[in-house]
Amino acid sequence: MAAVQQLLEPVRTPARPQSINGTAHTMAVGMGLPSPPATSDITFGSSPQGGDTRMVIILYGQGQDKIVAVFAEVLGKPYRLGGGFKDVAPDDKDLVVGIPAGSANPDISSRDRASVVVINAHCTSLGMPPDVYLSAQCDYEFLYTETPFFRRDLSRFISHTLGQINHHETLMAKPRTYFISTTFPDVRAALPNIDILTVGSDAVEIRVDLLKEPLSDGSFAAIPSLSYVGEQVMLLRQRTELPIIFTTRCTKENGKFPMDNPDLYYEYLYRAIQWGVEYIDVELWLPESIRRKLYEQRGNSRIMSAFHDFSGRFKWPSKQAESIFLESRRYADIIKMIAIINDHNENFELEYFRSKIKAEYPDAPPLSAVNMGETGQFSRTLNKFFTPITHPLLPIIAAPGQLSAAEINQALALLGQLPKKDIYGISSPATRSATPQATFYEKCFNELGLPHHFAVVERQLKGTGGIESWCNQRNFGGAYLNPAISATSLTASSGFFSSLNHGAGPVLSEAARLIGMVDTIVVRPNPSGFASSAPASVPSSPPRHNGDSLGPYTSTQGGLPHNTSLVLDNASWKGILSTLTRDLAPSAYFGRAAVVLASSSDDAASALFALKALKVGKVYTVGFRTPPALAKDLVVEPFNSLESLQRARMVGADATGPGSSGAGSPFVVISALGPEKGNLVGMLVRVFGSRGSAKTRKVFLDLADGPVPRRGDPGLIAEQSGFAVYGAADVTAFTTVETLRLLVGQNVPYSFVRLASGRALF
Ligand SMILES: O=C1C[C@@](O)(C(=O)O)C[C@@H](O)[C@@H]1O
Repeated sequence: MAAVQQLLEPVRTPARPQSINGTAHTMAVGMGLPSPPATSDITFGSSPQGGDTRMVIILYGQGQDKIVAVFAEVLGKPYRLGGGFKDVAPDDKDLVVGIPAGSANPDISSRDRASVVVINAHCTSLGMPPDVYLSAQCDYEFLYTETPFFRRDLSRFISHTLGQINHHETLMAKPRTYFISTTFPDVRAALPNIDILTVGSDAVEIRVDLLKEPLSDGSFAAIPSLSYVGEQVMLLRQRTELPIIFTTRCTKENGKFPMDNPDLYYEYLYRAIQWGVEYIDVELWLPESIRRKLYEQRGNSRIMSAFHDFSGRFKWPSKQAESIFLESRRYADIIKMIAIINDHNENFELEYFRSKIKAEYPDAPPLSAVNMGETGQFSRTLNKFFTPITHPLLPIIAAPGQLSAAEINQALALLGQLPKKDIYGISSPATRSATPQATFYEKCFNELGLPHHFAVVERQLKGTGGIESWCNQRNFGGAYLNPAISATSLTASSGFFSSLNHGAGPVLSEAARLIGMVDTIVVRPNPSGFASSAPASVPSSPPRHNGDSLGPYTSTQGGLPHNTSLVLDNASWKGILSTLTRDLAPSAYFGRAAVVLASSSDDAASALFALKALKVGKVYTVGFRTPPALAKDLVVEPFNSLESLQRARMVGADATGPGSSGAGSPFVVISALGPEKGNLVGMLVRVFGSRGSAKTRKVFLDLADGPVPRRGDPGLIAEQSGFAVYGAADVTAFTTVETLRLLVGQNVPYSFVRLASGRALF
């Protein structure tokens, strides 16, 4: 009881956990770059969806029944093993049902497709390709290796195929997107460098036609077999979190795939949909029947219609160009048109085509159009949607004239389209760790070819003093705040912030508004040009710079330009969401109970928001009062006695629900309490740990853990009590990914953040 009582006592606010405050993010939007997603895009819109609710049937190979349990755990459902399709009853609706692949053949084709979704799970480590008939008949096919087993890959595969996450929506909201065209004959060669290769990319293209499958006689297959291609896709997906683009480029369009049998394209491209590949490149020359079929059968994958002209006679201002566009859009989610040109002016003709198409067909799918060759390189800097890029570490470029992300950014900077900005990490004396963060951001900017300058600066411990003096600068490009600061105090105590938007104050993203805490300040172009009405002066004495020097600013440098505005945002919740869904599909959280421990609502708010996005059931709280805005649509119950704790523990204890550990008792515990409250956190995870024969691991996220686990750490206790444990470093890295997206509009993979920031993560 003492421990619970302790909960109820007013607690002194400890330093905010590094992780939740977004320890190390920052950057700013290049003013000439299109703005990052508008505030209205930063909503639950691209957050987890309910998705496909059909019963999930897993076909498994001999001795591989374990995979059924893993699928069930990732989805957060109970499972059972059945003998065949005939055994499956309507009562199994909410289960994952495993059927041995060997018994599936007779009935798989006559299954009720409206009520069941069939996934052929095939382990490639056993050396045999999947059964050809089952591969063709199933809805999806999951290829995996037994050791190492990449749980992340399964979670991503299932979240995508069942429609619980939507990569495309997220990418559509970005102002600029790039995809890297990998050209390796064997993706294994790319894997050691995949983190660095994909910095700045939003998707990775696998050029299937360039893969070279070695044969036993030392030669290579004319066309890589489906089983070889499947394994290559699996290997790539195990190592990158980026969406994959599956391309079988034909011989006429600079590829190696033969054109004599269009059905072969269907076979490969449809299989890629079954493998859960996010983007399928479908060439426009293919018969309409094939394009239509692929479009209709695409599930949650997206079709990129592709047209290339190498003749040198293609003209953008022509009826032909328009009719190609119109034909492409019939069966496409993205339209790609690429041509060889002869004259630099044709780049401008392409831009005219782009704007004409946009004006005349506003509802058409987005257009990715560039010109090839050196003459066409300029167009690669102007295309904003799905620009194909290369990287110096690739063996060859995929098309003449391709540029890297760094080259494109450097070109934009030279052309005045990406002016140099000053980006700040605003820390407080309590969270000072300037040098490593500065190094990390410099590394990122360098890798991305961005001209910006980053500096860690220190604000006063109390109040918002000093922040406005960094923001109200001509070259201000954005900032992260660590610790985060309350949105109300930021605006209330600052004449600058409250004067923005003609006195309406700065724009708040939905997340920042509901969470109430700001950890990112984003600069956006403001077309109306009157965003900032603040005087172009520095309101207080020049702030102290921490280690890194930008030089003192004075009012002569001018204030925030009038054609820009500031958006106050929160990136931490996304970091928490990504951490929670790294090894589990969102559905694993739907409707399940959670516990959040924190010593103030400020510390808990990002976690609560993430849990809300994950549609959890009840949230038990410890140590803080949930703000009304956040409590809306959440069922919140504060723990205020041992009895309430005991009740929560017993809810659904007799259920045969997920993991048989009581579906109602808390499934996820998130703590933002510092080490001084470690005993309490440890006690709670012990209380809520999986009991008896529980098959499912619950989730524990410690937002305040240290880099090295100590004796009695809640994380260690949680591990012993059957939890999968995540910590501050995971959240910080995912939050950094989000902050970079918000501030510079560029994607830096999680794995790169982990790698480039060192083990201790800043
Ligand atoms: O379609 C494209 C674009 C591309 O051809 C280019 O020009 O960069 C490169 C190809 O790999 C990709 O599939």
